[in-house]
Amino acid sequence: MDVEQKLRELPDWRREGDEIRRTITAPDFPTAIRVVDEIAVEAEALNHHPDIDIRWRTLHLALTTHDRGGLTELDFTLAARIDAIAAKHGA
Ligand SMILES: C[C@H](O)[C@H](O)[C@H]1CNC2=NC(N)=NC(=O)C2=N1
Repeated sequence: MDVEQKLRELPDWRREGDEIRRTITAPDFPTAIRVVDEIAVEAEALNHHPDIDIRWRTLHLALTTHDRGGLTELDFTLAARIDAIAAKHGA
């Protein structure tokens, strides 16, 4: 997998070591929690779970595949789904 190419397709994500990270700022706290709730549905569907740090209406997300010791397609699949959820909520 070409990580650099994947990152070009997901400009809101940046690589930090073995992870990709993005920050989402929602319009308000309840919306931020709804975004987390919808991410949880996708995470369960993929059996792939982000680290999520909730700070009022700002979410810090990190993805990696611990099982494989680094980034895999699953990280980028979930990242794209997270982007769609964020966009839907104006975040
Ligand atoms: C046993 C279970 O399949 C694993 O723990 C899964 C669950 N969700 C996961 N999520 C993420 N982000 N990385 C993993 O390696 C991972 N592993």
